[in-house]
Amino acid sequence: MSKTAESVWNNCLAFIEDNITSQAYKTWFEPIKAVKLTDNALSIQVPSKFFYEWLEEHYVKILKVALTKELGQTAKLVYIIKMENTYGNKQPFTEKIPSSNRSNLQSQEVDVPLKNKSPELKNPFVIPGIRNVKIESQLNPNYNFESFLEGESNRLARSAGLAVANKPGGTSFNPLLIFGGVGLGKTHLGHAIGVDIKDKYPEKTVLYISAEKFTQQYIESVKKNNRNDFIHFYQIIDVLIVDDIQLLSGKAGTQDVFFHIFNHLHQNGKQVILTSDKAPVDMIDIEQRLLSRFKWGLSAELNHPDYDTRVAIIKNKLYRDGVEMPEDIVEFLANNIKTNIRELEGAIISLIAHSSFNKKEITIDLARKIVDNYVKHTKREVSIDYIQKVVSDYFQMDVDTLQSKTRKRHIVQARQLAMFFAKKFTKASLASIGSQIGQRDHATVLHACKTVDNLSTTDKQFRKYVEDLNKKLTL
Ligand SMILES: Nc1ncnc2c1ncn2[C@@H]1O[C@H](COP(=O)(O)OP(=O)(O)OP(=O)(O)O)[C@@H](O)[C@H]1O
Repeated sequence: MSKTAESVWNNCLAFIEDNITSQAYKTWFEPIKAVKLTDNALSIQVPSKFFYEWLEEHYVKILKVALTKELGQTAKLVYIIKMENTYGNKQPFTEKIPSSNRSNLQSQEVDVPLKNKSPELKNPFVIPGIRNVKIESQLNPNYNFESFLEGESNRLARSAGLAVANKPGGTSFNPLLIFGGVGLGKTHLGHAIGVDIKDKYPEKTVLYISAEKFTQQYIESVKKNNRNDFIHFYQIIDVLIVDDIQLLSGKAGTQDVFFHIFNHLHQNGKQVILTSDKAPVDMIDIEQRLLSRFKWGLSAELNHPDYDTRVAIIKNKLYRDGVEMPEDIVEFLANNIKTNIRELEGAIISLIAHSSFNKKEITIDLARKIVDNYVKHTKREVSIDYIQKVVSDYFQMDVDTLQSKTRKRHIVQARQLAMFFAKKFTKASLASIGSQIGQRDHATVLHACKTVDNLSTTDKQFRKYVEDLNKKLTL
């Protein structure tokens, strides 16, 4: 029987499968398609350029052995890269690349020029029509390490940030993922790392961007049909800092494009720094392949600052603003605003403003009034027990029923709502929410959150439940 591309490739695959781990086989070989066989040259189609680079880097030897077994010493391997095309009607196009000489497999010329590749790199930060290849780092110099006070709550993240700034791309903290609750300094620390790198390595291209802006730029590039330019632009950055990466949740296109950029940068020893308001394990609607990359480096948490750090932050702020404040007021503020540094700073600013506009001394009474305002407006931490109680009362059942194993629809829905609100209003992980609401696992909670999201958009009655409960829990 004569050989076909498929039969040759299937034999190669059988050999490769026996010689590498099943995970690697699944990831790197299952997506490949054999396309044609001519003159002892087997063409295989791979999903992306990154994929091709990875195969060449890691599996070229085994590919060579497998192919030589099938086609003899003169075997050639040609990669056909399916370029994901921009949105719209154009046909996907391909780029053919011969396997490298490193493999001693014989190579052939690249025969398809990249039609869509423009000769000039497009900078998505630049307004169309204005040519500017200089990349502004978008860093805020006031957010530096000096102004980021160290405490127990941020020691790991701050030290990792310093290590990364000393050797960008050269530590195992790549990516460095900084995560923590609202107003705890994620953005500040992200900038500080970038600012420090710029001081130490002025030649490096550093770019800070919020995930929101990144998404807008990506959408814009799709509209303008220059998605590849967008990708190429980000691939030349040495240090990429992306703030609030959890905002990519549910945005499949942006996640895909970020995946390619991330892989390219990581592969080339470039540094990636990400911030998020949750740990990777608690991110919802982010593709598994991205989540697993987020976990490659170090995930460092910013916790609530302890009392001493809060006092130090207040004093530092007062010192920088040239304001004096009695010690008992500093202590009062530190004792009463504990979970959000932005609010702590806001209270200080209000206090100073009130006292200077009204020409009043800063007194403990004034401080109390202002803190009352702040604390009232602060989202109250609710416990999972409290959420279960509110949800059960609302549906007129007891907490044991809500937690029971029954599949009765109204009970399942109540349980799912409790899980959804526990995710929304507490910092507990999915696993811990599951174990507190009827001994369920992490996947069940994830499913519950998605179901509630879906039902609230499709079912009017259900949306009312969500709104009512939301009100009760935020009173
Ligand atoms: N360790 C610290 N030392 C001094 N100031 C700090 C520290 N941590 C945070 N801040 C200040 O607290 C404010 C809030 O910080 P930042 O904006 O970085 O928080 P965030 O975690 O990114 O918040 P969000 O979740 O809203 O994005 C900033 O003004 C920042 O300078």
